[in-house]
Amino acid sequence: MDYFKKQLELLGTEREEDRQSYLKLTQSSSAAQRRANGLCWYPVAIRGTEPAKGDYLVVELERTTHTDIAHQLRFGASAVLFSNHDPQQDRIEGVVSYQGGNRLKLSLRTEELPDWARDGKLGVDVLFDENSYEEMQQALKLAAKPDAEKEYKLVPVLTGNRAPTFDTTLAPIATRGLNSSQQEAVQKIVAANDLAIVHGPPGTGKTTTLVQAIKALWQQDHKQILVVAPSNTAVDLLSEKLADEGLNVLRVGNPARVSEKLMSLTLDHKMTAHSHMKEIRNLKKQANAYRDMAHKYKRNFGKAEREQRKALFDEAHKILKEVGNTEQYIIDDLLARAQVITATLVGANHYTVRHLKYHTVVIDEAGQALEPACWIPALKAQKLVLAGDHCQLPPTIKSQEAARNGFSTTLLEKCVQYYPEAVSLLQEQYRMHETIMGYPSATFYENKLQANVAVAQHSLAGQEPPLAFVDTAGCGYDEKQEGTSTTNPEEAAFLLRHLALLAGNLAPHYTPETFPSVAIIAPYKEQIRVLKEQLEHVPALQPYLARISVNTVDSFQGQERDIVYISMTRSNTDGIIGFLSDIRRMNVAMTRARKKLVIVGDSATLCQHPFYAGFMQYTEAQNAYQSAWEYADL
Ligand SMILES: Nc1ncnc2c1ncn2[C@@H]1O[C@H](COP(=O)(O)OP(=O)(O)OP(=O)(O)O)[C@@H](O)[C@H]1O
Repeated sequence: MDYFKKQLELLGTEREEDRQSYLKLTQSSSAAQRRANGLCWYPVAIRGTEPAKGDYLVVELERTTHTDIAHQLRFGASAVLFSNHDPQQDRIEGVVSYQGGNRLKLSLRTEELPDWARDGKLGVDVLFDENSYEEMQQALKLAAKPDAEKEYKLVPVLTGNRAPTFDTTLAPIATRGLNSSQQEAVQKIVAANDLAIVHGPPGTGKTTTLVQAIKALWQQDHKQILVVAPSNTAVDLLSEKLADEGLNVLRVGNPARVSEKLMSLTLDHKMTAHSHMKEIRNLKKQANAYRDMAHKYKRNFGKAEREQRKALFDEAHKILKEVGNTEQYIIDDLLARAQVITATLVGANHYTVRHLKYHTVVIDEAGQALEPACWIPALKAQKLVLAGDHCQLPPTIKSQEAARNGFSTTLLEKCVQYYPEAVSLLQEQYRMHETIMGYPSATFYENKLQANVAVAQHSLAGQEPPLAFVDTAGCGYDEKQEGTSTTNPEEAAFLLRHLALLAGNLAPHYTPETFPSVAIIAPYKEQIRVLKEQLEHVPALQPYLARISVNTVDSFQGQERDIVYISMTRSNTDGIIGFLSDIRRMNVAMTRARKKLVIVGDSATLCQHPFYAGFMQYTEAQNAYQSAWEYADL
């Protein structure tokens, strides 16, 4: 089908761009630079080795210095072990099979560690993630087959060619603690024959709703459900909440967050606890003993010794094969017992579960998922539930060409457009004061959002108003171009003075520990750097540093804070607002605030765009418009 041909083309373009930017970042850089970019652990120490089935060796490594650097050595990533003596020659590729804290296990296709691993400093580099692209490509190819519709029931539905149907005779489902739009969503999910969509604006309890819906689905037919999301963090959250509801959850893959509750849901952990595990441990010990014996015969010994060596290795192999079979038995047993399997989109094809099919698949955070990645789980399902908010940030696309040609339009967005009748909009939100909610609701959600009574009027101590736009027009706070990014140091300084004033007003009501949480958000990375730097030098804010986080809009998606400041940064005479014109980014930024939202920006620049002009009108109507001039003596 042409539809999938186009998707394959776009995916190819994106893959190439992604690979190029990876190469640019790694090729001529030192281990220390790659380490700083999160692409390398260096140095690492070997903590143990263990043979695994299929001629693999699992090496456990620990990074001993620079342990606080964020990194991308995640479960499933392709990685390479190298020696600093000759990183081009002395290297061996593998896959990260476990990562937690400062330890990781690397599964290498070798029987024994090469000699170079014993001298010189060792490091591990993340390799470009070809595997995820391969899986996505594979899924698209399957869906593109001429008779795909016979095997994959959802293909015509998800490509807009066959409207979804619903069981209209379904009796009302009893749920506890849900509001009416959440209840309707659960009803629609259970009644759907092929597709249901949950549109969850900020703070509307999308996760709460999904968990209840998954419970209801299980109760309906006792069929195993696959629950997936694009990020490990989202999968972790759902896994925990589903387990809290008493469901038997199996988390495939490696959680991003280390928590005991979460670990107990993983396949690894459940395997360790399985009754057949003792047998495996004994067998592995035996295999190791045979290998150790074999190693005593060096390769350059005579014929008889070589034969002896081979016989011992063969014996070890035989045992490991048995280990493999027993492990498979345990895995099958655990899989069969799970009511819900959770994984990332690509993780749905993890070797332990890739053969499974499900009646229902649920994709959460579908607004953040690349379409080809959604096809991986979608091809395993008779019925799909998509949940997310296409009015918040779409997935990040590396290739501008692919983005221009539609790669950033998600499957969620398309399905909402094809089938509005399949969509349940969650309407009641539990986060924002109603004045903060008002403009996003009018612009993105047809004014349908309501604030739950508990939050509608909640505010900071001292009668602080919930909303302010502070206009810097005419102040001469001009933006500066920093490479591909933008800064506005004077706007940053003003924002921090404004926050310091607020902190002073709040101080009598709170201790530094109970002080409201604060986010300072800017759309540009360089402006974040400037804000962080300046923040260190504002004495009035020092007691509250632990309560203040400064970051880009994208990194705050899904989070909330009591107070949010947004530094709009752009201020120029041409009215150029760059990627601020992607108003979904602003939707995310504005809707992080619970009790107070302060936006600092230059109206003369911003108002060239109707979204910001409208926002200015809204703030005026709410009596929330201020000029920075009013703070001249700050
Ligand atoms: N029916 C409800 N009654 C009371 N509180 C609720 C209800 N539904 C959700 N909440 C509360 O609203 C908050 C947000 O819920 P949840 O985490 O499920 O939302 P979400 O939509 O997934 O969040 P996000 O906006 O980050 O995607 C939580 O504190 C939750 O307890």
